[in-house]
Amino acid sequence: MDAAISAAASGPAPATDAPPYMSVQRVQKIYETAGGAVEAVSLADFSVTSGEFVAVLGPSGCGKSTLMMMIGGLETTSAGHIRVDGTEVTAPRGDFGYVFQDATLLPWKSVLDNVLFPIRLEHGRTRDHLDRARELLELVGLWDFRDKRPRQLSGGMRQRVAICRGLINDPKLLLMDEPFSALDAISRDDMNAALADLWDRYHKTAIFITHSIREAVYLADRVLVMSRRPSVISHDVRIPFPRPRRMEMQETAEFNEICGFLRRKIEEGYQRA
Ligand SMILES: Nc1ncnc2c1ncn2[C@@H]1O[C@H](COP(=O)(O)OP(=O)(O)OP(=O)(O)O)[C@@H](O)[C@H]1O
Repeated sequence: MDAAISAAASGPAPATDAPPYMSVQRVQKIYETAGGAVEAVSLADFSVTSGEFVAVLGPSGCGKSTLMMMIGGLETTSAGHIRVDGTEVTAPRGDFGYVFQDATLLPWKSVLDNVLFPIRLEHGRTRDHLDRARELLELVGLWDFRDKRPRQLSGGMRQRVAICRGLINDPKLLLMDEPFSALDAISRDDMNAALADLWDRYHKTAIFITHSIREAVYLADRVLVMSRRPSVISHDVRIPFPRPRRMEMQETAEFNEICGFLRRKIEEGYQRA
């Protein structure tokens, strides 16, 4: 069975003449700490085409967040190059959207003002983006909550606001680091469905870190598996399901076979260390 999935789904996206939208070329990260050097990422080497949704799975501590921070320009690389849209990434960029595990909303601002906050920082005034904020909040079912403060919302609602904030500047690249890990299973399913809907509408290039194999397979076009440290990208698996994605597909044999395949590859990554 593994061989069949490997043949059908493994391997990078088919080559095209177009240059990749994002390339991560032989990237390494070593943190210098008081206790010595920590090699957080040994070798990451992959590319992403425009509009692709790429999920990253791997054991805890294998360097997923470090890889994400380097792609987002929030952390330097020790070796290698990261280019997005033809430019080397050296600092956080206005054409990126960021969504992290904790929604980190500003508690004194309303839902609407939190969504508009990146625009206020960049442009000062937010008038021109009100329609987009409304469209995003309506899509995730929160327009009626626009005047509430974050403390008046559930964790799932706060993450929806954070995703709207990540999309408000119409970013070319959306970076999401375990955005739903603090949610209960039902809220998480809801969030996955909401994100899949947003995807069908906006079709952004995305990097999505998660510990949930099912979430990765449900949402992504490709899943990268990182091995335990010293970590490399050990597998690059294409997810063959058409869009729009529907929750029911999680009950199909094919979905569960791919999840099982990925689980075994992650386990192999654990053992290799
Ligand atoms: N700023 C830092 N300074 C020193 N070491 C760090 C720093 N950030 C991360 N590390 C170390 O780098 C390694 C990779 O950490 P990272 O958070 O990237 O892994 P992860 O795969 O995202 O983990 P998790 O799945 O648990 O969130 C770990 O050993 C971690 O302790």
